[in-house]
Amino acid sequence: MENVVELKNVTKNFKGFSVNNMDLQVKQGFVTGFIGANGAGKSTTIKMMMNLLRPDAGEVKLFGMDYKTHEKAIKERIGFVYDGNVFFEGMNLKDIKHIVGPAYKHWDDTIFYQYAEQFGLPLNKAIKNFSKGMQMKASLVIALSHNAELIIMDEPTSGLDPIFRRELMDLLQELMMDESRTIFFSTHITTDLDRIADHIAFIQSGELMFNQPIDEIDENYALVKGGKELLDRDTEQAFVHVHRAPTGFEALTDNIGAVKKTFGDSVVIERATLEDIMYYLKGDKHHV
Ligand SMILES: Nc1ncnc2c1ncn2[C@@H]1O[C@H](COP(=O)(O)OP(=O)(O)OP(=O)(O)O)[C@@H](O)[C@H]1O
Repeated sequence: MENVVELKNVTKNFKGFSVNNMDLQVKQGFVTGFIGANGAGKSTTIKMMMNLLRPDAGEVKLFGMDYKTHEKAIKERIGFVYDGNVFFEGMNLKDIKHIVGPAYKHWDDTIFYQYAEQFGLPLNKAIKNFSKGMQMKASLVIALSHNAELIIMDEPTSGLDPIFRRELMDLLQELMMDESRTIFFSTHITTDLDRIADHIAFIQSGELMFNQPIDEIDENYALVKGGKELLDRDTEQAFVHVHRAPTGFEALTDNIGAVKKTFGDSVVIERATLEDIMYYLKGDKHHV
């Protein structure tokens, strides 16, 4: 299986924050959701993937190529969508098309007009006067109009209403009918990921905690509830994090098999959502 994005030992240091020795692979033909708390390093990682930020050390490759020698060839194949006004003051979608279109070999006017209409975007209105959702849609139209093989999005659904979020997820699913296409996007709305993500990459304090197929996460992670008398140094090894309350404990495991073996029927095992996993792993990189 080919990796369209490959980060090897990537390090980026800011004052008070660093992405440290990150290895991250994004598999071709799948949707990967990139999750993590505020300030975990999602945008920093995405900027390094887009060559908007240079790593202090390590290697960033897209489609097996690096930015030093193949920047244009790489960018040609990526559609980048992010939250922020990427458009020049006062320009409308038609102006943008005239400027951006010729820069791409695979630009397709028909697709451009089709999506602009589907998203209900006026072509002659200044984009700076678009609503936040409309700006996100405009950015998506541009990304889709050059037949990008890899779509990278930094929080594309932030600030969007639930209806459009759902439409966007449906659209992404439709785009994935083309099996060579890959989508990588960061989000705080983990329920969107249940709908479309094949893989989940989870970053915390600049460190990649896991990058796994969502089915595997479902199979391995669970919430476990039981009486405190069951806990001791040995039995706690089955957990990633334990929360003790006066009435008992609630814990997160990444190894349901080990929990069953250790506790049998004396505990209750429930499905852990991505939010549960993020919550319990927060600030806790090691087994307790
Ligand atoms: N150019 C910069 N200079 C200094 N520090 C920076 C810079 N860019 C990001 N940071 C810091 O790096 C850390 C990670 O920020 P980043 O934007 O990557 O997080 P994030 O996971 O995308 O967060 P959010 O979900 O809130 O958007 C933060 O502490 C931020 O202040």
